[in-house]
Amino acid sequence: MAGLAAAGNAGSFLVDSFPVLQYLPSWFPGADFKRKAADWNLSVKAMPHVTMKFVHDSMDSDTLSHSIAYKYMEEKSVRSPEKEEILRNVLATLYAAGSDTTVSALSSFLLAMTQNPDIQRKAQEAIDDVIECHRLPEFSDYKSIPYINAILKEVLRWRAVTPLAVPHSVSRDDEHRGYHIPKGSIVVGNAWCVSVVLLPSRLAFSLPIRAMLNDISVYGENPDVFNPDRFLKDGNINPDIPHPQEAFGFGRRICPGQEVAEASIWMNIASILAVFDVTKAVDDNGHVVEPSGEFTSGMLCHPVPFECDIRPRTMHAVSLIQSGIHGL
Ligand code: HEM
Repeated sequence: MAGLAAAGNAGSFLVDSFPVLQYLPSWFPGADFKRKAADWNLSVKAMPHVTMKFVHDSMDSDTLSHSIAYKYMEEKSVRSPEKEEILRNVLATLYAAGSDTTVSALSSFLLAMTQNPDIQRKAQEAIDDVIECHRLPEFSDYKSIPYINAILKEVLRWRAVTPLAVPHSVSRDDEHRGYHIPKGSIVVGNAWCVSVVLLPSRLAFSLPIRAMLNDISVYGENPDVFNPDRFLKDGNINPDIPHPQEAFGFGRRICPGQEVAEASIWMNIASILAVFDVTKAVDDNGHVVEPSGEFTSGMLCHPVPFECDIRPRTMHAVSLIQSGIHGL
């Protein structure tokens, strides 16, 4: 995952702009990109096997939970080496594409809650009104708690997980706003603030167009401020404010896991707020520890590690957490 984050952006390494460098031997001074690539390649090749081993080990210990792997393994009649190879690669792809991305969004959510106690309190009241503290949230509550849906949207908008998505290549000559884009150019969609970075003949330049997830004409003032209310009108989701779709990339290679991602992030947000209070940490001297609010850069952005305090809201919340764990 670290390799993906480091190498995923076009232009991260000089060889992206000067492909001839790929022919350097890996021992050549300055060719450490080749050694890094070889190292990351080992992990990429191992990933499908490690994932499949986990599936087989879970089957042996009778702990394989309901999942894509479970469904396939159950259907013994359709099993074949070829299908098992497909399953291996599908599982590895889903893991690679779906794990760190979802973790990043949830880390941003925890940061936002740490920094915005009023928003957290409002969200907890909205959840309590619906589930009356009797149970953990369920997907059937989705439409009944618009404020949680607004928090999910704002998490995706506020700090895009992959601000530059994945570089795309133009398959034929194209034109955009009078600019000729030759076949083979690398085009980078910038979800943060739309610009098109072109690498014709591998030389990059960027055309700023307009702010996207930070567009004040779409999402309102102060786009840097975490504010779920920008998605709401009269307590309901405002249909006039677009879903922060650009967080999931562009064109026909747009993220196919978007619905899974949003469902799992929604469930995490709702469940955490139903039973936990997230507050700023206090150090040994009794001083409140302020999170820096900074993010890492690269293809995949995470909040810089920060301290926070996560505690059950009540004793009843403790029993709900325990019943949730036992129900897994
Ligand atoms: C917050 C969570 C997620 C974010 C922000 C995200 C974002 C993205 C982005 C920006 C791309 C590149 C799209 C492009 O080329 O323009 C992508 C591709 C992809 N995502 Fe996600 N993703 C998330 C979660 C997931 C999950 C949970 C899965 C699977 C269950 C998944 C599976 C994939 C796959 C397979 C691709 C490659 C698609 C292709 O190249 O054709 N993603 N994602």
